[in-house]
Amino acid sequence: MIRIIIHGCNGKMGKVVAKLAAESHDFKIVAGVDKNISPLDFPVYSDLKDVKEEADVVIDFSYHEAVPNLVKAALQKKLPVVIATTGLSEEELKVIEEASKEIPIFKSANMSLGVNILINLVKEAAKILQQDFDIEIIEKHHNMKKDAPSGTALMIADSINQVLNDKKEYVYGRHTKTEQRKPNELGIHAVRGGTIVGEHQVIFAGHDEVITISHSAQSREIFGYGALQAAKFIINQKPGLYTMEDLVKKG
Ligand SMILES: NC(=O)C1=CN([C@@H]2O[C@H](COP(=O)(O)OP(=O)(O)OC[C@H]3O[C@@H](n4cnc5c(N)ncnc54)[C@H](O)[C@@H]3O)[C@@H](O)[C@H]2O)C=CC1
Ligand SMILES: O=C(O)C1=N[C@H](C(=O)O)C[C@H](O)C1
Repeated sequence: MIRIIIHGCNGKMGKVVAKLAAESHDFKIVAGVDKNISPLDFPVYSDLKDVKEEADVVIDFSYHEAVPNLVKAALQKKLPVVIATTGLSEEELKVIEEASKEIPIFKSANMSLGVNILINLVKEAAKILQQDFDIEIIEKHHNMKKDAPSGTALMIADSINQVLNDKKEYVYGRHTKTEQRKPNELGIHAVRGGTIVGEHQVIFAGHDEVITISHSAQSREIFGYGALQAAKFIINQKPGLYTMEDLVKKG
């Protein structure tokens, strides 16, 4: 039984992870951490450093500002961490990178298998279509999402630049633009509304034809399930920074 602490336990995703863990024989939630310390079926603390319960891993679905403190406390406790929180600044990413030299950290802006398959398909398409096709990404999320564009959209864009040797310059929306699109642009657009769980479209727009590769999340459970699989994976790893690619490779 893998003992889990959920960081962001009173959030939308924290509650999904707790529900999925309760339905599984493989996981037990031993404590939660959140700035909102409303009681749950397990002890809730405001800071990981105060958690008394023994655990094997922390799963984080919180807010970018909370991540450095979480990681520092996990370092103290020598606890592996699964980081799903997005909107991380360069500085916050550096704290994670530094800590991963001492503890195993799994980080992904999208914990669903489907999005990670989409990324592989998009990389192949980008290699073939790079000459005469303009690439744009449209992401759509619920009206409570705080960060934009989504971490997934940025992860997709970075994957494209990985295969195109950083040729593309990201353009976030086109408001105030007064000139035509340049071939080296990669447009990234965010739509917010309703209860949209998470949709990502990658558009390859060519002369007289368009190819669209897309993913639509139908429930948050795909992210919760992926985070639990990542937790099962990360507890057996040496210190380092791991991604969904490592998990998919493991099979
Ligand atoms: N990697 C993935 O597959 C996914 C990532 N996410 C990301 O996870 C994060 C959380 O998403 P939701 O659960 O929808 O958000 P939410 O706003 O419902 O939950 C966030 C929780 O974190 C808590 N929190 C905020 N600041 C805190 C702090 N300083 N210390 C401790 N707790 C704090 C809030 O009180 C709240 O309970 C977002 O960054 C989102 O983009 C969401 C879904 C999938
Ligand atoms: O905030 C969300 O809900 C989601 N955020 C992640 C992101 O920023 O990519 C993942 C998923 O799309 C849901």
